[in-house]
Amino acid sequence: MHVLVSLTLCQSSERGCTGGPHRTPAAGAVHCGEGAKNEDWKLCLTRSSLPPSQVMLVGDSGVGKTCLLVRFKDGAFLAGSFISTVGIDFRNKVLTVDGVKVKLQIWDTAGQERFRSVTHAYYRDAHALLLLYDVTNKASFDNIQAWLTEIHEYAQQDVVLMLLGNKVDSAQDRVVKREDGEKLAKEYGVPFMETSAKSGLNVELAFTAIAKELKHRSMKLPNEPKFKLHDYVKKEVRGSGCCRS
Ligand SMILES: Nc1nc2c(ncn2[C@@H]2O[C@H](COP(=O)(O)OP(=O)(O)OP(=O)(O)O)[C@@H](O)[C@H]2O)c(=O)[nH]1
Repeated sequence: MHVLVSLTLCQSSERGCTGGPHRTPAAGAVHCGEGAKNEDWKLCLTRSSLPPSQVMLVGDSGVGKTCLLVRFKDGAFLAGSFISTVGIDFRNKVLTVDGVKVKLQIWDTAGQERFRSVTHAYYRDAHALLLLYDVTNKASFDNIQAWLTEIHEYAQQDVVLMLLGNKVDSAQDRVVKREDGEKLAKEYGVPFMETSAKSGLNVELAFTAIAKELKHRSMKLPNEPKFKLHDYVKKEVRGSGCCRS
């Protein structure tokens, strides 16, 4: 990902901005340069944005990738007959993370085997991957290892990866326990949460966590502590009081 350097951050439109990171700020101005206080940086970053980041949704057909994206983008649930994605589709959404606009270009891939070669072509350019299984479908969970093998083969080594167990609203049909998802995620060292595109549970959180990680990777405020995606997800999921079944 390209890094937007501080030089472009402090525009003349900014309140009291002196226009460059190394210039001496005028009285009462916001100083955006080296040694600037976090508060000043935050003001300068408010109207800044990062170049778009590509986030890819992957997992077996029917696990709910399209529904998760529609829930996140439009706040709605696509009920009714299931229409499989053909090839690849994408939507954009801008999130504001710590005052910085993070543009996500989200690719919804087809889970069907016959489109796998199309999906492979997109892995290389993905900054983040959300890997889904369906908690009511054991096969989709068992296939996660195969998906991870594919990800390791085709995606960038430092790609941000998160495992999601979707459809937790279907409590009676659940066949994959939360603990099993947690165990698998731990084994592979990836953050994990359960979601529901139907109820909206943790959908915003999943994308926000990814956006935060991407933002922190490309732009770090001076004196800002390192962002730890695992810890953030654990804390936020616990805080949401979800996922106990
Ligand atoms: N109960 C419940 N059903 C869901 C949820 N998410 C998706 N579904 C249903 O699962 C089916 C498949 O959803 P999609 O989002 O189309 O699945 P997909 O992973 O995009 O499938 P492909 O495009 O074939 O890869 C649809 O009938 C959805 O209504 C959920 O969170 N809860």
